[in-house]
Amino acid sequence: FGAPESAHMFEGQDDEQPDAVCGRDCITGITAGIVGLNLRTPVCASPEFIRKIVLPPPPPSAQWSGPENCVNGTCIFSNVVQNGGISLITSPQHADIIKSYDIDADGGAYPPPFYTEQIEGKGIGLRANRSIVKGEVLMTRGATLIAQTEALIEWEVAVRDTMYDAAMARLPKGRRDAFLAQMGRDVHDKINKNSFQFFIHGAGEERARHLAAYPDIAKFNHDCRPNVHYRITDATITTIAARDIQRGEELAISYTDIFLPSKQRKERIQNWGFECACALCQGPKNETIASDKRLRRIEKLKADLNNFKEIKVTAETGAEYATLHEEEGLHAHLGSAYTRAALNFALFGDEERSREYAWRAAEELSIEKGPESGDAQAMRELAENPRAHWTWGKRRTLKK
Ligand SMILES: C[S@@+](CC[C@H](N)C(=O)[O-])C[C@H]1O[C@@H](n2cnc3c(N)ncnc32)[C@H](O)[C@@H]1O
Repeated sequence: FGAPESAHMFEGQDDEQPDAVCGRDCITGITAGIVGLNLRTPVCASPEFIRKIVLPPPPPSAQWSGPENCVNGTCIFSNVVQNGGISLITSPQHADIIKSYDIDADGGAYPPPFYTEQIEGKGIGLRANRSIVKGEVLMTRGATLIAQTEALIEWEVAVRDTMYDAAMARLPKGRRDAFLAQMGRDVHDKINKNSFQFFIHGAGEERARHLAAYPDIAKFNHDCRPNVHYRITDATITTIAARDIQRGEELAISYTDIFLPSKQRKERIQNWGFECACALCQGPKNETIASDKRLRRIEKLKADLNNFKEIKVTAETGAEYATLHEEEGLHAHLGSAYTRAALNFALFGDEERSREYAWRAAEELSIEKGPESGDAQAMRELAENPRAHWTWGKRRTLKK
């Protein structure tokens, strides 16, 4: 047994001669070797069975089920292999786009530079177990559940809950358990309290808004001055250290717009259903007042820097704008601050300072949006040759 021809035959070449001893329907030594079996005598099996064990399984992207359970054009789609299991509640058009995504399986720093623990006043959270360097990727995760927001809003509760049940039933047990372990009374409440909003472009903007569940990422608590930045690309979420982090610090992201003044931030957080217990919100009143003052100045300078009808700024205004971001601890937003500073120096024809801030912007944007992002690339181009940039000297000319 074990002639090479027999192995060849099992790879689907039906025109070959049957094996002399037990015909086509057997596994012999060589084929057994391919699939890791140690056989002395042939084992008879159907060609179907043999194909299944000899040929590699179809890729995860081919293993989608659905549309099922459709209600007004929104259906359930699921894949138990992709990313360890994912369910979608969306339209067939949006599902097709999600299916084309290269959803990343679990990744990030290993071993994880953090542990889970109860954090006073916040429930569970993540804490650094070693010092973490700015720019380190902490976790990448693919979504467990993606749901079209408009559908969830429009449906009656009973319909919505039936769809949730169907979506949950199609997840492998481990993925379902991780989803259900999130904070919240029921599936709807868990989605509300833990999901991330993102937009699926390419199937009309009207119903592009979706919510995605990433149970591991939902363990990050909120902080108004977060040390962790996140971005969602093609349904994969990436969390990155926004600054150097010391061992023992809590790792936190922001759930809301961190440029809002403290009162409005607190109101938004209350709409999420909790009182913010972050250091800034719980800190001394004078720090909140100083922070609000910086935020107002940032807003004013932003409007001035964006004003191209009249010149209300000097070459240094962009640098002041960036410094305020640093002082305010807006680490996850330094990319856009340095970008504005670099462009403003270019507008005033200051080559050296434009280069300096463009490099800083490129570095920050590589962290915030990814090294290959268009924004990071644009800043690298500006840094290489400010004089060739379309902004070069434009404000200087206007001033004259
Ligand atoms: C996405 S979960 C984060 C993980 C959560 N702490 C847990 O125990 O599962 C969001 C919930 O965590 C709590 N939380 C997050 N950030 C907080 C903060 N800054 N202050 C107080 N509670 C917070 C709130 O109860 C909020 O609804």
